[in-house]
Amino acid sequence: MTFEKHILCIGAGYVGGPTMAMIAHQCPQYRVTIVDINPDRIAQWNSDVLPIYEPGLDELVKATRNRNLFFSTNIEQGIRENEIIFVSVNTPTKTFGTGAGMAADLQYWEKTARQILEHSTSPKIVVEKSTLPVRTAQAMERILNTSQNHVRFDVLSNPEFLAEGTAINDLKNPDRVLIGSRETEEGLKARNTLVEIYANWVPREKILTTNIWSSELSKLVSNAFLAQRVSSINAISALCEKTEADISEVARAIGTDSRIGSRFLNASIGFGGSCFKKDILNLVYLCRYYGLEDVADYWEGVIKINGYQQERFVRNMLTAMFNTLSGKRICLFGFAFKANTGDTRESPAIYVARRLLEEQAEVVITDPKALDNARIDLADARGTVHFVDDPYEAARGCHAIAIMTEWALYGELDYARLYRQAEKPAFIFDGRNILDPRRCFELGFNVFSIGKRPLTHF
Ligand SMILES: NC(=O)c1ccc[n+]([C@@H]2O[C@H](COP(=O)([O-])OP(=O)(O)OC[C@H]3O[C@@H](n4cnc5c(N)ncnc54)[C@H](O)[C@@H]3O)[C@@H](O)[C@H]2O)c1
Ligand SMILES: O=c1ccn([C@@H]2O[C@H](COP(=O)(O)OP(=O)(O)O[C@H]3O[C@H](CO)[C@@H](O)[C@H](O)[C@H]3O)[C@@H](O)[C@H]2O)c(=O)[nH]1
Repeated sequence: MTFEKHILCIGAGYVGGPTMAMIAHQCPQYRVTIVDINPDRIAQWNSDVLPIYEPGLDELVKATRNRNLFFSTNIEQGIRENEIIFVSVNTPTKTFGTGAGMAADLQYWEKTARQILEHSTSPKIVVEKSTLPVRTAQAMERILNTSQNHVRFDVLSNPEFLAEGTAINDLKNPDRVLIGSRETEEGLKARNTLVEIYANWVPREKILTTNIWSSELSKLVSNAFLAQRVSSINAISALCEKTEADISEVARAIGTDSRIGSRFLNASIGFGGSCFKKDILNLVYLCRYYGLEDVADYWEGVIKINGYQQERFVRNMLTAMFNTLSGKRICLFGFAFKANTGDTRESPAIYVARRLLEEQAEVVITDPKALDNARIDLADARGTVHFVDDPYEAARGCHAIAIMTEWALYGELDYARLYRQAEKPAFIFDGRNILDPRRCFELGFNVFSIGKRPLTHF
């Protein structure tokens, strides 16, 4: 079969895998190849057990794999044979040198640019899919244009907005697709090629085109605004706990103002995930780089409140449980950074577990999808940690249950049974406000929710 377009994606991660599977699924006329330097990851993508859990992903991959979707470790061949190259490698926070702990680490990104340069023998459209500091495209262009063999490269920015746990729906019905390009004749032509790909299933009016710098910056700003909402509601949750205002009522009251909107106002133990913290730190670093100290401080506040909220949660546990957690068995319901994913990157549960261990508590962790990652995250933690699949088993004999992840299953458990099995006095700390506090209280628990008056029997 001859294919209309040949598309490559470098980086077979949480973004590269689902994004390309969606293109392959919606566009059977294109041939899509995903490559990665990690052979184990590629082997998993080619197996029955995919490397990431994402509702709907298995079906998508099964329908397209070895039809017009291919996973490979042959990066050089991939570059040679494809005219459109998405780059979706990781861009973590730098851990060394200048900008350590703040700036984006662009080493994987730059290696990819050099590989593309080395192995290209025909014109390429290079698409930034990874999240990058604004003006990275310029560096990319500079590297690519050192070529002696006069291959033409056009660099586009096409940030990804999918959220984990809902990635397949987000990709299929996106609020928008953003494509940034140079505003030259060639830049606009490359942009149209990418617009054409998405137009196979995304309505035209949802495909936004901008200059390349706006596109790069909009990705960071989008995450900063979302995270800012979580930190704002979490900051107010602390005030609610002092004043007997109820955070759910406040969120509803403000969220019904259509100018504010109701989404992303769930108070919690704080945001996690691989993106929010990293991208805001990146934004803060950029602001400081350009001498915008006050702007940097403003956005840094979003991260500070997130750390404050996590520590506040542990302190509340400590205070409520008579100022000592030493030797107490505490069960964490959930370890993933949000529901419907096995991903634990930057999960608040990591912080909470480590702090509880510092207080010499015995920690029992249960999660339907994230236990393998949890084991890795806590491999170097000192103290007693158990990993248990069944939530009833995990909670047996515990002094407290702390809800870390809003998995639907934790709302549906038999809390009367959990109470019977618990050490008394029994505590629930609901870090996601998914339980009915009054009902749990009536069953006998002392209940501490986020931003609500505690319900205690003493
Ligand atoms: N995870 C998300 O929900 C999400 C959403 C939107 C945007 N992003 C952004 O997308 C990018 C990728 O994120 P992710 O979560 O998919 O990361 P990931 O770590 O899951 O995947 C990145 C992959 O790139 C591979 N890789 C690194 N260097 C390579 C190279 N030189 N050649 C080939 N492969 C290489 C790694 O082996 C890894 O498998 C990041 O910039 C991230 O900020 C992530
Ligand atoms: O009201 C809310 C909403 C979210 N969260 C938490 O915030 C974090 C992030 O959640 P979410 O944004 O749903 O998941 P991510 O997969 O991290 O997705 C974000 O980060 C991605 C990576 O850049 C972007 O593509 C997405 O648009 C952006 O939503 C999680 O810990 C959530 O539990 C809350 O505590 N309260």
